[in-house]
Amino acid sequence: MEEYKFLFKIVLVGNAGVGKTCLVRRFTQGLFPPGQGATIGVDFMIKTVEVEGDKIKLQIWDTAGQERFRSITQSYYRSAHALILVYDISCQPTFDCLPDWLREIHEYANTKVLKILVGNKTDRDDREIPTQIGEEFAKQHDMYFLETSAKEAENVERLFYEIAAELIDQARSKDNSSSMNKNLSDSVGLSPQGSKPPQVSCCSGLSNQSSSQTGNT
Ligand SMILES: Nc1nc2c(ncn2[C@@H]2O[C@H](COP(=O)(O)OP(=O)(O)OP(=O)(O)O)[C@@H](O)[C@H]2O)c(=O)[nH]1
Repeated sequence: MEEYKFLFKIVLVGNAGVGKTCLVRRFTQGLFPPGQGATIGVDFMIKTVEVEGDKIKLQIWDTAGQERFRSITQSYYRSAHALILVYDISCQPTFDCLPDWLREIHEYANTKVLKILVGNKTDRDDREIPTQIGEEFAKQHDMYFLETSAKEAENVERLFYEIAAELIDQARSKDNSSSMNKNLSDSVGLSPQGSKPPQVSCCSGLSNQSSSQTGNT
């Protein structure tokens, strides 16, 4: 039987097509799936990582971004230790929806949940949301911030490892959680990376409907 020191539940949310499934696949399987279908309901994967010599089991819940699954996905917020809210840096509407996602989070998640804002698809050259805008939004809403590319494996390992490290810290010193430094570029290292120049606007990457993937609750 597998031994582990901590088990943490991490839930990914955000609009359809922002790359939640690809981020999870990149991290758990080391691949960027071709023709990724839209998630149906909720999908679930496990990965055990080692942080400072301790084995940490991460239970990662990948929720469907599509509105019609909202009532199913909401029920997964409650027991999450960390919530990763993802938008697509090349698609403004996915960023504009963030306040709606935050309302959901406040309504359904534990108040102490660790919140991480992730701008995905940094490999794209048609960026619409500058890094600084994402960073400021995160700061305003008491979230960590990181930009990633599931496609190019940029900052994906870092995202999950730093969440694990932060959750370990919290678990070890519960009383100190309120003094946690959420200043984005500091201590825990979940910090923004350099931005790429914004180019032509386009949201073509949105919502891939071919359903090759089944929900796995
Ligand atoms: N260029 C680029 N495309 C990406 C990246 N991550 C995901 N995509 C593409 O974006 C599309 C949607 O990716 P998914 O991972 O299925 O998105 P999702 O957020 O899980 O979508 P739902 O399951 O519908 O909520 C797919 O065509 C992916 O190939 C990335 O880092 N860079």
